[in-house]
Amino acid sequence: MAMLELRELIVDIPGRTDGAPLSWSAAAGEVWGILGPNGVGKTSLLHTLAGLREPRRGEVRVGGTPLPQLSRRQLARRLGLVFQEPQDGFPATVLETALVGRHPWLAPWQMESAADLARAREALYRVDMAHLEQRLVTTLSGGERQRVRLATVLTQDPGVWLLDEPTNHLDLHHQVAVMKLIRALAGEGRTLVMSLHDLNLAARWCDRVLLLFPDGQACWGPVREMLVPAALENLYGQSLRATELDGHPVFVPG
Ligand SMILES: Nc1ncnc2c1ncn2[C@@H]1O[C@H](COP(=O)(O)OP(=O)(O)OP(=O)(O)O)[C@@H](O)[C@H]1O
Repeated sequence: MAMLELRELIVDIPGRTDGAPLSWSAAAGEVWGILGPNGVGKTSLLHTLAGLREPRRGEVRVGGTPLPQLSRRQLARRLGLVFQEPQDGFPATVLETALVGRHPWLAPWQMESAADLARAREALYRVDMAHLEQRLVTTLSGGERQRVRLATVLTQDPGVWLLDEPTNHLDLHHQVAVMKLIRALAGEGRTLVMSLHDLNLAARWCDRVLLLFPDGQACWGPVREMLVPAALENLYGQSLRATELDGHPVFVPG
């Protein structure tokens, strides 16, 4: 079954004419990469998928239900967001921030239980942030904040994850750790859709990619078929050289 589905969707990008309507879906267990040049609309598409911005036309369905029919709480149980946020957040600790992920599952009057706390701690451990649980988020580095965002959604435990450049700010080791985590979540049956700029991360870790072109066209399919130099040179307006390593394509600028 499609966990996330677009029907004839046109993303509302101010001042831009309609591109081709997008009808696309992602199933349980799939990792999708959204690729395209700066300003093409990757973040706008993710925000539309998340219900944070109205589409110009068409419909988004999560777990088969159209977005407008889901309450915020129902949506938060199904959909988790790892998006870039402004720097000056709420002055909460790392652990308190991860615990926010349990809120969609608690009644308004209900305190977090020991089980909720254990979940949040487990999530922080999975992103290598357990040692900083008492630190204020406002004091963290960019990469540490990014890992706390991931931990909060791990604590939330939705079926569908939307991630905007999840490896942003992360060093090489933590980039790989996060991609492994994403693969593990897909292995447990979740659906993960992320925007990415790094072709090699997409080639190594995604099952499928959605390519967004500046002329408003889009195409999608398995990594093997889509990530070929001719398509990517056209996408980015940049010549590329490709080779293969351990069965995965690798690209360097030509
Ligand atoms: N609220 C807004 N008002 C006006 N223009 C906007 C608004 N939000 C986004 N845009 C424009 O819409 C276009 C798409 O932006 P978006 O952030 O979705 O692109 P992107 O593909 O994620 O880019 P990048 O790779 O640089 O992160 C850009 O030209 C951007 O300037």
